Amino acid sequence: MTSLTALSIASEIFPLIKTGGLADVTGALPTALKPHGIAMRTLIPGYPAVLGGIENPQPVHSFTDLFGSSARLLSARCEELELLVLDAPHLYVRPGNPYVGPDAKDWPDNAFRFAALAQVGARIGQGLLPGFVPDVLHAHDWQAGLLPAYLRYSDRPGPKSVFTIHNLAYQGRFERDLLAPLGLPERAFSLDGVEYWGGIGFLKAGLQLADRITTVSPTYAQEIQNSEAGMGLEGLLRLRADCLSGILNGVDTKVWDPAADELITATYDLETIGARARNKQALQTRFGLKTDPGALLLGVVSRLSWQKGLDILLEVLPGLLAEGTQLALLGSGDAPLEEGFRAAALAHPGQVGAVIGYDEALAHQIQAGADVLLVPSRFEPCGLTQLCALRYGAVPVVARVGGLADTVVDANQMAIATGVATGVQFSPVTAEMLAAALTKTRALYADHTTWRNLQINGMTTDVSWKNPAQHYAKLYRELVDT
Ligand SMILES: Nc1ncnc2c1ncn2[C@@H]1O[C@H](COP(=O)(O)OP(=O)(O)O[C@H]2O[C@H](CO)[C@@H](O)[C@H](O)[C@H]2O)[C@@H](O)[C@H]1O
Repeated sequence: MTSLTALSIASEIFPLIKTGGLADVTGALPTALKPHGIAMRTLIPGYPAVLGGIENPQPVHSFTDLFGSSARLLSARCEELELLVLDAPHLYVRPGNPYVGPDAKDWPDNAFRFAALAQVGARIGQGLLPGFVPDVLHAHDWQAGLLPAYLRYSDRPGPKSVFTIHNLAYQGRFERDLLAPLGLPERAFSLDGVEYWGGIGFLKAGLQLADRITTVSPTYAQEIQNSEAGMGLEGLLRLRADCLSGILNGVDTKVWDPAADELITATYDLETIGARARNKQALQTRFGLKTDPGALLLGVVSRLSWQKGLDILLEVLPGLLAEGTQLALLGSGDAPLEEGFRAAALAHPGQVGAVIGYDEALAHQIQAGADVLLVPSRFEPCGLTQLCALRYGAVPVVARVGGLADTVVDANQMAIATGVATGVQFSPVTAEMLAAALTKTRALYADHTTWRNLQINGMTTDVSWKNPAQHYAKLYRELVDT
């Protein structure tokens, strides 16, 4: 096995900076690739949380003018991760989250903030750092989408690139006038370049110009070639179907391990699964729910956005409550959804609990204590919470879309009979079908043996990075060999 070096380019990485699943993936992939002889470093923006969390930063390059001011590249570590941090205070040192300011509006200079990331990634590929010339560049989501464009419209040779779609809904489209300020030549503004609906499309550029495109499940890779899920990019994705593949995500099984999780009340494994009852009780107490061991307790851990379909959960809530079901929801995002769940919790104390915010520990406690983990997404490239749920014995009830369809085995009669069922799927994503799926779930829950089998099947499913890492390693090797 020959060893390879790779540079991953992303706007988030766990545990330093995370707004969603992207960070989990970029944080886990480098370690998962090591056994395959791939040494991966990650280029990330020097947000305050990153600069404050890295170990042993060493300057390895200086830029006199990176889109408006000087900047440095720092080599650093964070636990097992090898990082290159783009220390550009004029672009990244500000309050708020990576993409929006405290007023919840996009930072007005986002085009430059993320073009800088992509451009520096491309330049590292072209030999900016003599001691580290990666064999492959792996760019993630729209924030790194211009990377293949910077490679393509440059005179210098560079390595092959992979572009991964974690979410097609965020496309990074900016005005045409920015072409020259972004350092792109006029010829880049074409249908087979960065042009997108009359502007510059960062995601589109990645999809158009990368050597290979991946997304995070085989089903999503198919879905996005059709108008329903393609979000305007289906034509391009169909044209590039030969270069497009779906590789399922995994979860970090050290971070998500019910047998050794320090964030939960009682640890457990397959033999001691009964101990989940203590976690359920603790969760009910934490959310102000009636501590009834027999009540079906639904858990949700999610960004609150249209994608996640949780407005539909609000619609079916009255029916669920009439049946005695409980809900513990952790999430943050769109104001109307936050308000809806807050109001539901106020109106139904003891039966509905909502924590609006971001809380890593509570996410673990929900996985360990809820009977069901509900994911009613309208679209879902892969989804990570249902993978954690499988590992923790919380039975996933999911929409049959994208990676949810690929990772949960629906408890239909055949799957139950053959002992492979792990959860419940429903389709289409409507209030009626969600209500029907939860009625079916209640019936399964009432049958102790069947329910325990669902939990055990889930807990023995391999949700680790082992398989996905093999696929990425193979992909990188193919690229290097071509
Ligand atoms: N309030 C909260 N408190 C604590 N933790 C919270 C939280 N809200 C969410 N999380 C955590 O954030 C992560 C969310 O990841 P997901 O993959 O489920 O969705 P997301 O849409 O962000 O990711 C996108 O990218 C990933 C990665 O490829 C794809 O799996 C997915 O389909 C795609 O939409 C999980 O680790 C979850 O536990």
